Amino acid sequence: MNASAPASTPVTAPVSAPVTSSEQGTAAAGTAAAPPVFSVRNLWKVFGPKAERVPGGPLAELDAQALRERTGCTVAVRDVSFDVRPGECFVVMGLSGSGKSTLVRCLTRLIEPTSGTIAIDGEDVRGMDKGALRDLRRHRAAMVFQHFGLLPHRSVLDNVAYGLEIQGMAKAERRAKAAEMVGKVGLEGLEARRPGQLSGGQQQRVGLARALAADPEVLLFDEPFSALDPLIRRDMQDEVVRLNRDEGRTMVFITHDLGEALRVGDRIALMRGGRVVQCGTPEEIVGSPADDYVRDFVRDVPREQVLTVRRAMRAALPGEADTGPAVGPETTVADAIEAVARTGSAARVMDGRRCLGVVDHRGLLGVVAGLDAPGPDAPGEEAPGRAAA
Ligand SMILES: Nc1ncnc2c1ncn2[C@@H]1O[C@H](COP(=O)(O)OP(=O)(O)OP(=O)(O)O)[C@@H](O)[C@H]1O
Repeated sequence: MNASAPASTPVTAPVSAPVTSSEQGTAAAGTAAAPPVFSVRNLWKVFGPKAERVPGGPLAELDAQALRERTGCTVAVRDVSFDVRPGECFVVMGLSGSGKSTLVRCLTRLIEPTSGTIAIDGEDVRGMDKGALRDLRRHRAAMVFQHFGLLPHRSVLDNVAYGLEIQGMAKAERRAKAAEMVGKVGLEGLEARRPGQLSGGQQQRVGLARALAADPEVLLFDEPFSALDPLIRRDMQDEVVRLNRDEGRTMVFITHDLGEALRVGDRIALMRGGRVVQCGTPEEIVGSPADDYVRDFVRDVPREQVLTVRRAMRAALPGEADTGPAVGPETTVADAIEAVARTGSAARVMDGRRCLGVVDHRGLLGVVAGLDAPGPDAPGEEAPGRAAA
């Protein structure tokens, strides 16, 4: 690897973005009301000759093979619309070839879209000139790739500071900033090592620290952990969740792994054949699959670990709002089962001091079994005794 930033090197150039979502705190995470960071409408990417004739026309109705035979074109992204909200981790998930990488590369025009609109903070990305695009990729939406393209002869600290260096930041300043990022990703004490003296997971952390040093408004991750073994991979997923929650940094995260998507995502866009077949929270995807494809996709997910008590809740009967264990509305069904089993009585779902409803063993087991939760007027369960959970 030479020092002239190979193509696979993440765009990690420095300089703080102006006011970033990281300064907005976690309260904004995934807030539907906040203006979106990225706003994508009717996006198409067609590869092949005269690609622009395909979107929206009769050719677009052909199946992939017929289209290829007739025109030599492949539709990688088909009429996709979504928003990425400030502070959320937005996951793009799908099987190999479903269009994930193409879609995310279109966001910063690493791949040129065929048609549709893309805006970042309301600014038209498709209308940006070269200078604005460079600024976009360096300061506003930095990409973190699976292969971080670390420079083998440089120390960890200098690798993290690399982007700041090419940006012209003074040595003392960039080293101080790099040291801060090294600490942030848990690599203290390893600053002087070379990449070859690190494990795969540690190398990923160096790449992550380097991307963070640029302080981009959005981090775009392209399957960053797929080469890691499962335990290290889990560590890195936790790291991403922590960065997202603690700093409120907006993230777009590509993965083909459903478990990873459910662990890190605030919302997930599930792709198939270039389309987004469903976009929603992990709970919506697992609890209310949009079609048979999604249902099949999530079939083996342990529902109780993803779905929350909101799905199992019913209205409190007289007296129930004041007794029994209290759980928050975001408590998973698995945790509520534990609370109900331990105490033997229905649990109150509390939003601060307000009782939203109660969950009992019937409602909780109903969710596990994939049955509808009892409605608010459903008759109460028999007096809480030994919970069946
Ligand atoms: N440069 C290209 N020219 C022609 N077709 C392409 C090109 N890049 C991607 N494709 C096609 O577009 C479709 C989507 O590819 P893409 O790489 O976006 O999928 P993906 O979901 O990211 O897959 P993977 O998980 O394997 O990386 C595929 O059918 C692919 O073959």
